[in-house]
Amino acid sequence: MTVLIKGARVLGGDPADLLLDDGRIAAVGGRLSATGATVVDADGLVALPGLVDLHTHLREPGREDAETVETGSRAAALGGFTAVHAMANTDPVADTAGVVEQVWRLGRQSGLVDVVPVGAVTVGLRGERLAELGAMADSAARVRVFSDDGHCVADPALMRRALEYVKAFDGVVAQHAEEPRLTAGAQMNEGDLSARLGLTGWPAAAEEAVVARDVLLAEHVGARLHVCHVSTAGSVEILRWAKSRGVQVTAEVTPHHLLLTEAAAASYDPVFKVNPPLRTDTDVQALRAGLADGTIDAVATDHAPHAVEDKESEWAQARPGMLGLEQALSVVLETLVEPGLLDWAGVADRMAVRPAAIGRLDGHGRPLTPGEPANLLLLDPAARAVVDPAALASRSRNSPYAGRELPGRVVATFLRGEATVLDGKAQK
Ligand SMILES: NC(=O)N[C@@H](CC(=O)O)C(=O)O
Ligand SMILES: [Zn+2]
Ligand SMILES: [Zn+2]
Repeated sequence: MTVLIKGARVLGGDPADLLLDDGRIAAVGGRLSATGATVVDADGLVALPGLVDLHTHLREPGREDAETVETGSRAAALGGFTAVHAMANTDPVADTAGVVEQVWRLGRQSGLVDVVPVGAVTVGLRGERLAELGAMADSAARVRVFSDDGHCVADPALMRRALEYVKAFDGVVAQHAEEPRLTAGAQMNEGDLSARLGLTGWPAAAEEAVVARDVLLAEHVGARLHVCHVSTAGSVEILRWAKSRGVQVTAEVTPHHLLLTEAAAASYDPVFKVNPPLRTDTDVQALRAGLADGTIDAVATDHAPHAVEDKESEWAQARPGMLGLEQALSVVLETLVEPGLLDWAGVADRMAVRPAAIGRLDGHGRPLTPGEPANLLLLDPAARAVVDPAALASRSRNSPYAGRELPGRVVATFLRGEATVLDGKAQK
């Protein structure tokens, strides 16, 4: 398949043509031509490397009523992603080579994005003994990211052993940083508002205590640590300190923690219930600044689809989590690009280059130059639209952006030269 993209602004630069052939970028230049090629008019569109998500819940196996590898992959492609890391908190848990290979195969079958399985750190996410990390790393799924996400690896000795173990194959432990003894029954951020609303609070210190502990462990062991969904200003400070000491730590922030605050909880609408909770405006500003200066390496969605019966209930009963894949890039435009905190190269770095490097993915997060794999997206930055949950490709509807107008529209996504999205529509 040969595709000729006409007049795209690569990383927001001057208009150029891109020729995609045989899965790769064959040429980039002023005015290209190719007989028999499918022509895509990209006038006014920005070309970026295909986005890479380090944190996606695809719910298969186990909760196919909320999402499947296929529906989640379609949502990802529509959001401009070409690779997603599928979290391990499925049923059964992805704690064996068999389960991660099954998820990896389902991703290949859908063909919409590269589905990269995350392996559990501990058996059954129970935090008691290590899962078969080496067997998952050696499997066809080539797992490099390990996480008990949804649960914290709270035992420091077990966390230390996990860090030592993954070092052998250049893996990384992605920690859901939450001291469980400080968050029993927690419903929202702890502060004046939680007191007023009568909801049990979730102190910032529950996150920061684990981030601080784990950067010290990573330094001691000399292994790679990744911190999932960083949500507080204090965590950003600890990460900045750890990086200045040369600790091999990376971190991600979600789109919702970049845009929304705890004020949303006053509605008692459980669509805004999430783990970690939405925080204060001071935290949001610190997260934006931390992402802009590179202290936070990546935007990761924590796309967490939930079935209606698990979400549309009383706040205290509802599961935590919200959708993210289809609006992630729009939220980054709104919170960082439009205010001038990040340019297009910065967006490519935080949403494709660095997440691909953390996951040790070859072929993603590469520059859009000849010879490279043709994984890219075309974005209309001038478009604006109101988010309609009914129009989402995800099988679930728990979008915190429902009814909100956001900038940017992904017009096309290409995975190894093949269009997975064209004219804003999924091709499979
Ligand atoms: N983020 C959430 O609130 N929920 C996630 C788990 C997690 O990321 O901790 C889920 O699996 O639903
Ligand atoms: Zn988590
Ligand atoms: Zn998660």
